[in-house]
Amino acid sequence: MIPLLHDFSNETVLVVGGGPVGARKARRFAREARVVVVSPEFADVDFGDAELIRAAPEPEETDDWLERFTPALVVAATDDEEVNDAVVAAARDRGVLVNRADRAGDLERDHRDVVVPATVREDPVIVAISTGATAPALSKYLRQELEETLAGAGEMATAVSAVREELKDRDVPPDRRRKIVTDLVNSPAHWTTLRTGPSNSRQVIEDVFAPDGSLATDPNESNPGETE
Ligand SMILES: C[C@@]1(CC(=O)O)c2cc3[nH]c(cc4nc(cc5[nH]c(cc(n2)[C@H]1CCC(=O)O)[C@@](C)(CC(=O)O)[C@@H]5CCC(=O)O)C(CC(=O)O)=C4CCC(=O)O)c(CCC(=O)O)c3CC(=O)O
Ligand SMILES: NC(=O)C1=CN([C@@H]2O[C@H](COP(=O)(O)OP(=O)(O)OC[C@H]3O[C@@H](n4cnc5c(N)ncnc54)[C@H](O)[C@@H]3O)[C@@H](O)[C@H]2O)C=CC1
Repeated sequence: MIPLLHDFSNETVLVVGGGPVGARKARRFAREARVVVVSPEFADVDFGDAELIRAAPEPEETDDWLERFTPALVVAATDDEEVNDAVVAAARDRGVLVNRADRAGDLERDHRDVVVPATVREDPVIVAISTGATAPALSKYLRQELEETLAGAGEMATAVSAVREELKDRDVPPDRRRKIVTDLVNSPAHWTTLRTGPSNSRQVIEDVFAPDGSLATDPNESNPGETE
């Protein structure tokens, strides 16, 4: 399996099954998609901004729900295997992405059968962890471990992005641009700055560009503006 990133803004995600697992998937997708959860009962947990619809589709009725909401992705999260089977079949017929919550392991998967990874977000950095659908508890454990390692990565991405835009604006040649950006991401001092406070990317950007507009990262090199 190969991980990919999907943008679900302006899309609908349909979750069938309103237990704790349906709720967890609903919360995840509700951060950018319209999420509809269909279930006869709903667990007493947070469903994010999802719309909750009380109904218990029979297997042969699941396709009607796909027709009604035309989702980009369907989650099969009921405790009824036949209903989950029917959701997967309907999604495949319609060419819609489908996540099946009650199956792991070495299944016959279509490329539309997607696995939901454990995710660490340090916006705009996203790290997804999967065990290839074999050991989800390990994905969760590794996610918790990585949260610490990745602290500051979002601020670093913001700083790098701003620095490379500025270097492009100044027509700094690609080789030198690459060196400056690589030095920046490898600098323990900059990581410390980024980890010690919110919005410290601004500080790092100022450190790279000295107040007179020259590049402050490498004192042995002359200002590229002068060399060109
Ligand atoms: C295949 C997959 C399909 C899918 O759902 O996409 C799947 C399937 C199953 N999970 C089961 C159980 C558990 N799942 C978790 C937790 C998570 N499960 C997630 C993903 C996935 N779970 C996909 C594979 C991901 C990969 O590749 O690693 C995470 C990462 C993402 C998310 O769901 O949001 C989220 C952690 C999020 C986080 O915290 O970061 C825990 C831990 C806990 O609850 O503490 C347990 C209990 C421990 C255990 O049983 O292992 C069962 C058995 C059910 C039963 O026996 O009843 C099945 C079905 C089966 O095994 O057949
Ligand atoms: N992927 C994962 O991370 C995990 C998956 N699971 C599996 O996922 C399934 C769901 O887990 P839980 O939420 O804990 O189960 P649960 O039993 O608490 O919830 C199932 C929900 O499905 C609803 N439901 C039943 N028939 C339905 C129908 N015809 N249409 C719509 N909704 C219907 C029920 O009312 C209930 O709200 C379980 O079968 C379990 O094997 C369990 C734990 C973790």
